[in-house]
Amino acid sequence: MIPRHARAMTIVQSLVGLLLVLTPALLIWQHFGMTRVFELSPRQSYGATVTDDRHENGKSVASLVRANDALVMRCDLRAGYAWPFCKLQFHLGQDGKGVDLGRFDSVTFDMRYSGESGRKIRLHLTNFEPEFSTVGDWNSQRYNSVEFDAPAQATFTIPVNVVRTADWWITAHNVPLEKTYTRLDNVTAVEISTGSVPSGQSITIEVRSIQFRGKWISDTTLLTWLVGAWIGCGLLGLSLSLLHVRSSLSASNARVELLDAINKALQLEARDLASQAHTDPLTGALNRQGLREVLMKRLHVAGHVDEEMAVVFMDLDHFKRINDQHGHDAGDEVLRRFAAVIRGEVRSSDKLVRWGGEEFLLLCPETDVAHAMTMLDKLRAAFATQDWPHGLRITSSFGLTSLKPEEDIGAAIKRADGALYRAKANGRNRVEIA
Ligand SMILES: Nc1nc2c(ncn2[C@@H]2O[C@H](COP(=O)(O)OP(=O)(O)OP(=O)(O)O)[C@@H](O)[C@H]2O)c(=O)[nH]1
Repeated sequence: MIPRHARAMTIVQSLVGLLLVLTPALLIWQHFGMTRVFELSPRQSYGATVTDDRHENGKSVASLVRANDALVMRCDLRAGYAWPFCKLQFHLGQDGKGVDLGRFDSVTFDMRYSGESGRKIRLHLTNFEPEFSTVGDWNSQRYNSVEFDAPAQATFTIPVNVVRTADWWITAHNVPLEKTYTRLDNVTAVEISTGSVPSGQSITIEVRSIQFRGKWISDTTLLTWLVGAWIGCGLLGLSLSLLHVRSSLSASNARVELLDAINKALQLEARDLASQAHTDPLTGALNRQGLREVLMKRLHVAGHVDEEMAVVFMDLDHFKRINDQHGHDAGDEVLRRFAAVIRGEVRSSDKLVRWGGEEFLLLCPETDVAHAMTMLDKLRAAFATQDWPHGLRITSSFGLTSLKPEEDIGAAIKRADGALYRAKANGRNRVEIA
């Protein structure tokens, strides 16, 4: 099964791949295409009319001829009004509802101009804004305009941003400075007007089409989207990588913890095995290997102990009878309790060793013979009061000697063994000192 983070990473990689393809494709498309056009011509339904300066007490006369593929305005421009004019109007909306032309970048004209002197045209875009405009009052609409020389060729283009709000309109409506910008989001009329040319002449303006052109998505918007998408992808990839690092870290921590636990278990097991190798399984006393270990720690290389130590050899009395009369299991239980009683009476620094069968060796460091005798008397008393299996009475014989500093331990054990022999010979349940 594919891990979750690997699947997420694959998705991010696919997204990056998609963006790698989409980014240049969208930029090229935006640059060369993605164009939207709003056209004014005899072919569409926006009503076209002409008007002149006669309602301003002027004398110019405009007339409109509709041909199949053109609207022809004929203007007899006469002196009378201060700024004589004729104009061709396209009505884009009524009751304050117009068309948003602010999304277009340029205007392409297909028109012919003919006049006797001067070649100037004005483009007006009236924008209805409730803050300043009232329905029915033409002059209340923001008057955006530009005048330019009519080119000789029929088709030409001007940028939309050359159109400016007319000063007279700003003054007439006391427009605050911060609102004097060109606004074209609700254009109710597009007008082609005669420019500032001498009066007393006939002018013909033949309009085939006026096209407002723009991009469906502006380059700034597209770039913002693309940069946003790339940053999003990068952040997604980064967070996934961090998550991956975190999860691998916790997985490796878990592995380390598991190994640690196994290690500890193995150490415990090794310690158990080591202590098993040094301990008699029946009584828990040290075995001879255990004794060797203890001595190794205490002896010099030469085999001497540098302190006085009591060495006691002990042997249960008539132990064979117990086995014979009550069975081997009862004998085992007696041995177990025998060792337990001794351990309960001696110091923790004293070492009890099962020498073999029912023979035990007790090493009591820093103990002289007198103190050892006292300790063995206590021990014999404890045996006497102990609750033994089958109501038995258990006694032991002891051979005691003192290991002098620098003395060989083997010799001391031999001496204690001899003393034990004497204790047995002298009637058992007693201590003999060598
Ligand atoms: N149940 C049991 N018996 C053991 C064990 N090791 C040795 N024995 C027995 O202990 C007995 C020792 O007998 P003996 O050496 O004759 O000594 P004893 O009967 O104690 O007589 P004395 O030492 O002279 O008092 C033998 O019968 C062994 O089989 C053991 O681990 N468990």
